[in-house]
Amino acid sequence: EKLPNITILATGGTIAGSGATSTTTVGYTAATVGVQQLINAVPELSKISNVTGEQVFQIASESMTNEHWLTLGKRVNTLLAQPNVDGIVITHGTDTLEETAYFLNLVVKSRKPVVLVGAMRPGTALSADGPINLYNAVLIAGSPEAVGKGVLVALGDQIHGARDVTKTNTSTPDSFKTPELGMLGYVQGPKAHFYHVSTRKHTVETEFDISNLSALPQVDIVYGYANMNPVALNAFIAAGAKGIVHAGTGDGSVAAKVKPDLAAARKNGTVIVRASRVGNGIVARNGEANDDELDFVVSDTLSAQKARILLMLGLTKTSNTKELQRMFYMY
Ligand SMILES: NC(=O)CC[C@H](N)C(=O)O
Repeated sequence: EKLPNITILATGGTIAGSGATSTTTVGYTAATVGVQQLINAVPELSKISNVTGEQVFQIASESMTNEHWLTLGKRVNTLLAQPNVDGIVITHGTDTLEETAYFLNLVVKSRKPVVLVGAMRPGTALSADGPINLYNAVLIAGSPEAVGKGVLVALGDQIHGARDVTKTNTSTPDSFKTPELGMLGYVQGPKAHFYHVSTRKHTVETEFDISNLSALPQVDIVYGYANMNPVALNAFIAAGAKGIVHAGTGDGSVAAKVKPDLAAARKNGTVIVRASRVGNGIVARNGEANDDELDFVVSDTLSAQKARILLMLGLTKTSNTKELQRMFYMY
């Protein structure tokens, strides 16, 4: 039987991290180990695939930028266009893994599997989770069942969809979850078992094309809280933000002290997306604000950090708020 050809693109993170002792699970250094060493640590990979490693970046994922995303997205598209590449695994720090996954979910132009994988413990720790997570990710990337399901995330023997997965715990190994909307499946056997698919459009079904982009429009996030003031919002706008995601309290509510400045920002051309800091549930149009009158867009169920990504990509196509709202209900 012919084994699938999987390319592992390494970007850093804890999965490539090392600590001083086997009990060092905090205070270790992320992004120290190279891709070939990650592959060598899991000789079982050669039984399920022909793996090739490529070091794309070597960073902690909190330092991921729009430019990193464009570089990574273009590399993924180039590789997947080659007939001798069957799937891609991306090793990544966990702090922004869900953001990179959602970005790729919107810009990858292939039905071939793309699987992001990280670890909550560095490779030097007792019960390091990186090697089994990497094995699972390669297994998923080589599975016919994973084709056409959008960008996937593999941690803790689970398969998650890029749109809805999130890091839910600062440090425990079971941190990655898809609360409420549900993960897609498990790895067991060893085999990828799928039970759910996302109904939202992704990859080849999207209208986004990064092949000629060298930058993305500036979009920033302002966080809602009691006693909130508009200082951060106005600073982002003064710094040139083309879009603002308001991570509102509760159901996406906006403080009375902030609403006039948000409305003024929209009048001056900045696109405003109302999201919620809660992380679950729908932000309803014309619910906590009269979005029709204020010409705001709502995030639907997207977290603020993922709404930022969709708004950036949306703004590469249009600044029409009706069109942007359509995208938030589509992707
Ligand atoms: N568990 C992790 O991967 C976190 C390490 C680091 N902060 C990162 O996101 O790259």
